Amino acid sequence: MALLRVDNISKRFKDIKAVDGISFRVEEGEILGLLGPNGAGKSTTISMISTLLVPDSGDIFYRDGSIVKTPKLIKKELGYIPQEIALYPTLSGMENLQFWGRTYGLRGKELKEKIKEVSDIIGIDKRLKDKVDKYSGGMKRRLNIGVALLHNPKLVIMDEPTVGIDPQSRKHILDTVIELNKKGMTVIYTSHYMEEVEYLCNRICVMDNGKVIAEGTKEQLVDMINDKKQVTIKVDKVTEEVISCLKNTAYVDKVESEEDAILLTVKKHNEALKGIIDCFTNTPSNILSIDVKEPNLEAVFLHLTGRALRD
Ligand SMILES: Nc1ncnc2c1ncn2[C@@H]1O[C@H](COP(=O)(O)OP(=O)(O)OP(=O)(O)O)[C@@H](O)[C@H]1O
Repeated sequence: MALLRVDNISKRFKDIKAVDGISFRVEEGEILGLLGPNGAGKSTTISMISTLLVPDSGDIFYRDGSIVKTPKLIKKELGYIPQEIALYPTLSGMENLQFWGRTYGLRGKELKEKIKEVSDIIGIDKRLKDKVDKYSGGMKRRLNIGVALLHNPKLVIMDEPTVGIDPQSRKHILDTVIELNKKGMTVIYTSHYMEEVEYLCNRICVMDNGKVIAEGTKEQLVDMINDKKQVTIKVDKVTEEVISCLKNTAYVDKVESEEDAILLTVKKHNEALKGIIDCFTNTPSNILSIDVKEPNLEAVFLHLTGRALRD
């Protein structure tokens, strides 16, 4: 039995179909990644799993019970870490943990021990006496994670926990996810950073425009485009002429351009390279470098949608 089963859920906000009939399962003990660009529907999906939003249609089962009908089936076992910080800024880190711990019914020695355990995990024990409004963005995120762990959840859901924070806190959060998972927690981790999802997750659902467009292990997803390579061409200038030439070049499958780079998904790159370089002759666009890589999740996303997975 899957720990969680999302069955054909949809959610609309006026004329925006934020989530459009998606289904997936989360097995006990795994880290499942929801990967997709901004606006793909990740937050809306996990808000429905966290019972903060009710799906317009479809159902969600936790240990085979419908949490759309009976939200309390999941509530006690769920640690939900939203993107927005839910802390009291004028209280210290310790006071925040005490406050939230009490709302979970923890008292006395049990509360103290749990706070100690959680602050060891999030690694900010030395700053717990300071007021939260003196914390860096990364420390607030870490405390926010600590708050969600106080009641020993079985399933932890994190909504883009590393957006806009310093590299040190980011690394700490990624390590924390792995530690929590080793302790037996099941994790749903949403991100638009493919390297985080590649690093952390056993399985990945790739989302775009409210749909799950692919699902599998990293290896299974990359196998979808195994015979292809990702070619990144840095240029001083991108022109329409070059883009249109590349689109018509043999073995070039997908073309995506940025301000100073062109990303290609290419079938037989050895044979394709000459044609690719030829596109730049007699144009004002000059090649600064060419990089050929094995496909990764970024390339999978490009292959599936024709767009890059970016901010
Ligand atoms: N409360 C709301 N009211 C109206 N539209 C909403 C609301 N919440 C989300 N949306 C819209 O639904 C779509 C999906 O948003 P959602 O936040 O689920 O995406 P996301 O993948 O989590 O992206 P992000 O990383 O930017 O949060 C977007 O077009 C968004 O603007």
